[in-house]
Amino acid sequence: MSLEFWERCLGKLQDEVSASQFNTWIRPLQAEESVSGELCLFAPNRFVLDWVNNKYQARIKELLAEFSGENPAPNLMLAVKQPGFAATSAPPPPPPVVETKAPPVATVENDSGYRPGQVTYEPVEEPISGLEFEAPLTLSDSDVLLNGDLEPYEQGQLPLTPPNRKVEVEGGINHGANLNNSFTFDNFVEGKSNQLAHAAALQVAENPGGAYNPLFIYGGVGLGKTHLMQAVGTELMRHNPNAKVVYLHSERFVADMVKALQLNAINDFKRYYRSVDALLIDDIQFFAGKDRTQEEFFHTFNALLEGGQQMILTCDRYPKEIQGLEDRLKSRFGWGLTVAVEPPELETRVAILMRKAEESGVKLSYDSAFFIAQKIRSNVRELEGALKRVIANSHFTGRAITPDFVRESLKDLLALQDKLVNIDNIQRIVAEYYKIKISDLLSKRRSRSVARPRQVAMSLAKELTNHSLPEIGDAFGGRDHTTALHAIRKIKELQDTDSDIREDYKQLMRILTT
Ligand SMILES: Nc1ncnc2c1ncn2[C@@H]1O[C@H](COP(=O)(O)OP(=O)(O)OP(=O)(O)O)[C@@H](O)[C@H]1O
Repeated sequence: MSLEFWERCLGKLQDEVSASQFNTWIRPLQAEESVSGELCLFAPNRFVLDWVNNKYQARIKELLAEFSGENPAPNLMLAVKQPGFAATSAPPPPPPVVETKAPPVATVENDSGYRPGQVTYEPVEEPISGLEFEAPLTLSDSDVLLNGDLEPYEQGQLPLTPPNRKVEVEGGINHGANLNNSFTFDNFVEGKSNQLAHAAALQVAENPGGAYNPLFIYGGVGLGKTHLMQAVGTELMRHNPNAKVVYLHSERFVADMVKALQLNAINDFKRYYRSVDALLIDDIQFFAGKDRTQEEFFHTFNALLEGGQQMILTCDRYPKEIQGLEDRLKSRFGWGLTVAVEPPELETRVAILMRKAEESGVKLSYDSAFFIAQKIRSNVRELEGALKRVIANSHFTGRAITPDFVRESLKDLLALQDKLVNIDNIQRIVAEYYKIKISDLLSKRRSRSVARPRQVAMSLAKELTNHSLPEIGDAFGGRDHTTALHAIRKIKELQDTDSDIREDYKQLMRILTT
């Protein structure tokens, strides 16, 4: 019965709040009825849970009371249930249940007292013997991964060449914030695909070391993870130029550790990393398979968490899916808040292009931006690359940027893209993904196990290629264009109502466009 009331609640809330609010906070809630008949709403993470508790819980209760005719309203439970990143991910752990009768969840837990504006860097005085390695100081080959592009170390120094700030630490370690000041919240374009990550990052910038520690941002390449992470760092530094905010790529952490071991300066290394106010580590997937590094990071992580110092980590996948990463780290990464960034949808791509053009002092018409956004769907980095090319061409030729000019400027790129994403490729990838044969996709078989992948493949063909409906129908075993149209409509509808299809479609788009 309570599920029925929830359905009616949903209808009402949809009318009352904006579409983006509804999609971000209300739609992700999964409703279930407990054995005793109470309504349980599961949020995908703590951030959504807190938000719903603070902003919507009272209204939901009012509506439940109204629809059930009971006053006070029937019992309502709100809890977190974290989904996996991919369709293949492991089942989530049992959700920690939060009683909604408690006052709205405060946004600060385990508050260390650290606030931007208050922190000044003090070298750590405490003896660090308690932080010594349990394991002997040896490196496995896998830990040594100095990339060609990392600068060679000065004798007696660890790397990190800070562009905007320096902190001297005894023992010759010379580090700094290493932040790129051009990544700010101001120039980050918010859209459905990154709304949650953006809101979470803002929250962390306002309240570092609070409830969302660590903040774990994951998603495909070039989608703004580094930008958001650095925007938090930049904001923390803006509030307090003395805050010790350290941004680094995970390879750098590994390199620092290796060097510290070689130079017998591991205590300085430990002291340094444990003395930061905020530690921002990019592309944490590079820790995979590096046991010694993971061991050290594990201790650093614990020390920072205990000290209430903020950590932000980015990764190209959901923590549980990082192969070669210790389970204890995987689980710790999920202790704070895990948020995804998705490839931006068309409108956001257009908005990003217009913003980037404006930043470059170039006037870009909506039509031209729309043309580029329609063609380049993979990620923002590619989008920026295409725009730069158009702008450079326009500078060289002195011609105005119009959709025709854009088509001409991006001719090679688009031809290459058409070659990579064509109906054959789509059929191959979809067949592999669903573990069926390509011939099944083209066959007359109508069983669900074949018909659904076929509909998904047709939708992808429509979205990713320039083929017409009759061409798409024809390519799938000589079907009619109305069949293709039906398939596309069906998948669009299912994406709103069926989370499996939504995930499958997203994954396939990712595979095909990156
Ligand atoms: N929403 C956005 N608004 C404005 N710029 C964006 C947005 N998303 C990404 N960008 C820009 O796209 C480029 C790539 O973003 P970024 O480096 O943050 O990606 P990433 O997700 O960290 O990728 P990778 O995993 O490859 O490191 C940057 O120049 C960034 O400023």
